[in-house]
Amino acid sequence: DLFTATADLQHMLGAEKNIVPVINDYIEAEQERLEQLKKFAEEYNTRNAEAQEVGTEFVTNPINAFLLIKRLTSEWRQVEEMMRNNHAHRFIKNITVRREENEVKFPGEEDLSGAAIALLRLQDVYKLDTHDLANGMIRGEKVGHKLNTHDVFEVGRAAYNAKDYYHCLMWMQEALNRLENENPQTIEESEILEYLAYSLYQQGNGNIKWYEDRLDGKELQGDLPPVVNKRVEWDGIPERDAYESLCRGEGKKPTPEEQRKLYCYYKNDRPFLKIAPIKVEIIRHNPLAVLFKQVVSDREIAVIQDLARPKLKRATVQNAVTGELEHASYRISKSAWLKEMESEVVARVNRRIGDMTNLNQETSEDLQIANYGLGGHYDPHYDFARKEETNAFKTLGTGNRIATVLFYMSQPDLGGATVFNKLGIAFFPSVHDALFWYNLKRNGDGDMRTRHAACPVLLGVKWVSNKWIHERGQEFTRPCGLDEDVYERFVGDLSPTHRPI
Ligand SMILES: O=C(O)CCC(=O)C(=O)O
Ligand SMILES: [Fe+2]
Repeated sequence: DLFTATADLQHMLGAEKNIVPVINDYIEAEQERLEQLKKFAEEYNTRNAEAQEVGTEFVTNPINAFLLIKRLTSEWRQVEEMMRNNHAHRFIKNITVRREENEVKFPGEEDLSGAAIALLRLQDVYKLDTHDLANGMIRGEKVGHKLNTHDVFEVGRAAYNAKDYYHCLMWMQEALNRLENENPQTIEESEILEYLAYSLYQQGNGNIKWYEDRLDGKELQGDLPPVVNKRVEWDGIPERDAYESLCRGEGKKPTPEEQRKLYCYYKNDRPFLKIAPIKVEIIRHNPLAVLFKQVVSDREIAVIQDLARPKLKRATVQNAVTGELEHASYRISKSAWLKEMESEVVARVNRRIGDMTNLNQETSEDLQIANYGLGGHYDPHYDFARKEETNAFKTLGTGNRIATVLFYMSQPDLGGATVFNKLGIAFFPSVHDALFWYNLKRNGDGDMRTRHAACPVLLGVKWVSNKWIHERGQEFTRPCGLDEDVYERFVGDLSPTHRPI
């Protein structure tokens, strides 16, 4: 699956470029072959014309009779041979071999449907109109090519195959509208109508007959009756609408009262920070969320991306029951883990995380790098393991994930916000910065308010890097207490409080 990371999609452009000379070489070879066939035709023509001129006498001559028969037997076999000797096979084989030699990844059916489904996800989350999207328009701007009817049909078909009749209906309807003005047409109307009729039926419409009549070429009785097309529920996740509106940037803005309590400060409470303090921006209180400003450089980002690129694998999620890792459509990105030993840059970033958070890094997980692909996202989740997830992090033996640091290593052009579903806030990635929050309360319980998600990337590229910091080793850096209601006023607050800030 190549659609799950933009890094792979960029690679694919190279593969597409390689196709051009192969097609051109093939055309050349074919042209030569057709030229030869043409010569044969001409020869047949001249000889036949000569014979016709002589008249029936011509074949009474044994030599001429022999030659005529030869032209229609052995020579004709040659022509047949030449007609059949199409070079396609050789060229197709050639390109496959070359692809394997260079390890060029080529997309398959699942990439095509994955890319189509990604479009549908973006359409829902960002409220994009089918017609605009099919015209290459996003938010009123032309960002890509116009789709032809076949392209539009293909998106609808992917929806259909995913049993998503809601989107199938929208896209097939668009295909039908598009077909009317298309010349030459890229698909048969009947194909579209069949999908339309079935998804109409699935969506509970009584007007299939209209389409069936049209399919049968009958005279149509008036316009299409209004169509019912309800979006299906998001299985068991009722927070969908709120989540999507957060992604669109319609989240709560802090009140003036709250705004006044938000401030920036220089963090210099560690030896190294005396010479290079870190700028911290408090984004919200209780629970505390901060943004560390300008904590990773362009060069560090480039090195980390280069190290991660060859290791990127489709992200997995832990099954809550079995503890097994598996692929899931609710998390679409590719990720890689980087160990400290791999590069001085990784080691340096890890040291910096210690200085940023004041938390012991000995029990932290390796640095995770993630690259989101087409419509890449991560549905609402907690970073910590819930009580029922008894198998999570067991093998690590370092306890639960006490805190998360999320570096933004690129800035998507549109979309891709990190949103906190319960808190109703969204952060749009700002490159070089890192978001930080505590996942656990002081008494070790998971803080349910930290539920968060990565919104689908609408335009551009999203790279992030996570550091998950664990409980063990934090006895002095974030001592536990019985009180679950206390909150930190700043990063590394050793005497958290109840008192309003
Ligand atoms: O990419 C983001 O904005 C959030 C990622 C995240 O929550 C995770 O990887 O656990
Ligand atoms: Fe997360």
